[in-house]
Amino acid sequence: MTALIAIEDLRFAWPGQPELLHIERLTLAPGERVFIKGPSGSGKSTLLGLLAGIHRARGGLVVLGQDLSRLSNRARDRFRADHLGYIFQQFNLLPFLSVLENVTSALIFSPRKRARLPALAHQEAERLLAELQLPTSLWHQPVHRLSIGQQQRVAAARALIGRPELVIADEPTSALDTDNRAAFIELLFGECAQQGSTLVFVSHDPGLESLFSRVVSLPELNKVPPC
Ligand SMILES: Nc1ncnc2c1ncn2[C@@H]1O[C@H](COP(=O)(O)OP(=O)(O)OP(=O)(O)O)[C@@H](O)[C@H]1O
Repeated sequence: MTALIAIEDLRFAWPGQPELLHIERLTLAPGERVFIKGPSGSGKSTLLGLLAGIHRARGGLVVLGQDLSRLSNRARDRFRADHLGYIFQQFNLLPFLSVLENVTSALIFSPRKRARLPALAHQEAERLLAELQLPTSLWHQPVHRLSIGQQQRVAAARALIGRPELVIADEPTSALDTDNRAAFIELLFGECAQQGSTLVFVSHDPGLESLFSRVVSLPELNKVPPC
């Protein structure tokens, strides 16, 4: 089976800084769920940004058969819109658009995601929001009026709509209470399994690790050894 993500000798450093990431080899198959952990500052969010083509690696990273380092910025934007769903740590929602508009905004730049919808866009958005237990009274509200935990669920619905092959989640449960966390994880796993999506999930929550088929641990680089 073709790998969904193939990493070989991936190295990355921010300008003027020492090397942050060096991953010798990592291969993820379609449908795999991987949990990425590591101390604060070890480069977890940076790695997610590389996988999504937000940051550019010099080589060593192939996603869905595409060497992202060879794509122009525009082509990487297109690739991300068509094949990825991303739950950002800070959500990146559009504050004055409604909840439903935020969820369907993921479809605007991707005819491919629109073609993969099993129903009308607003119906699919409503289904996802209902699964995530977001009250219907909020669906037409501007998103800035929602609590942080509610906004996190809107961000998840936006990432899942259109059945992307790769779903990336950066600490997506940090603002959720126990009940909503369980509903969220259930929906995320259920949707990813149904559509065969690979899930790359960063979290500091050790209670979630056992739910994943793979765990990748990033070392704390440049750590000063104890005297
Ligand atoms: N855009 C950027 N430009 C320069 N340096 C950056 C940039 N983004 C992150 N860094 C640096 O890269 C390092 C790793 O940051 P990153 O956010 O990837 O870590 P992390 O493991 O996700 O941390 P946390 O668990 O605290 O979210 C940090 O030292 C950070 O300052």
